Amino acid sequence: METVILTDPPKPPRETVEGFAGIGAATVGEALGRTGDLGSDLRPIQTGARIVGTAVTVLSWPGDNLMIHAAIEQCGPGDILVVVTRSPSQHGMFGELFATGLQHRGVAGAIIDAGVRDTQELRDMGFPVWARHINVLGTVKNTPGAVNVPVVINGQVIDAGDILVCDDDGIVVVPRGQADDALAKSRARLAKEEATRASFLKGELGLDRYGMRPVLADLGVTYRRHPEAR
Ligand SMILES: O=C([O-])CC(=O)C(=O)O
Ligand SMILES: [Mg+2]
Repeated sequence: METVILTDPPKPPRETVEGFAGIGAATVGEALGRTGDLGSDLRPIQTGARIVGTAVTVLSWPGDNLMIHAAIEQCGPGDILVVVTRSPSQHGMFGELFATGLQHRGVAGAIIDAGVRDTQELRDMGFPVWARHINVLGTVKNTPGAVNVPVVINGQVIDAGDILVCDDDGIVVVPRGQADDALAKSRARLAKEEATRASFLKGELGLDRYGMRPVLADLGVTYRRHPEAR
């Protein structure tokens, strides 16, 4: 691993990033063909937070948050900090002091593939965090790592400047090179969901709307009146 801090990574235009605001992570994930999600085991420590931003990535030694300190300086308005450790870590790598520094720089939130602590304070200060673990155990600050290099969470690559769509359901990564296409597809998916909602509100059934009755029949699923039906 190269121990490097990459500065000024490319980012999609701000309007493109902000275009994802108000579109749910699940909708974006569907629009991307059910790709890009970081899986179910990074959980929000709060409820009701919805943020969109560009990734500043950190690759840290487990139990050592030196590189998070280095990464703060690389963060600015609209960014989201993403911390990954070189091997699994349950340490409380991140807490309210880091969040205070990030919030001061206009950072939207943080994704920590390790442990976080000070969760009550993080919620009170309105700094949204998604994390794999919550843990009081502290860290040291003396092992090098990297900032703004590609990192991987649950098989999904996140590069610096990629767009992150985060809400109560989880996180979806939009690779920065696909941002415009992904936004168009996400808007189309949103419109489709709106049309489906309107149809369901009229009493229509998914079975008919999605043409699934013939599929059930093809699969040999039959109907029979319940033997105790009245
Ligand atoms: O300082 C640390 O090591 C992590 C933490 O608790 C904080 O950011 O408040
Ligand atoms: Mg703390």
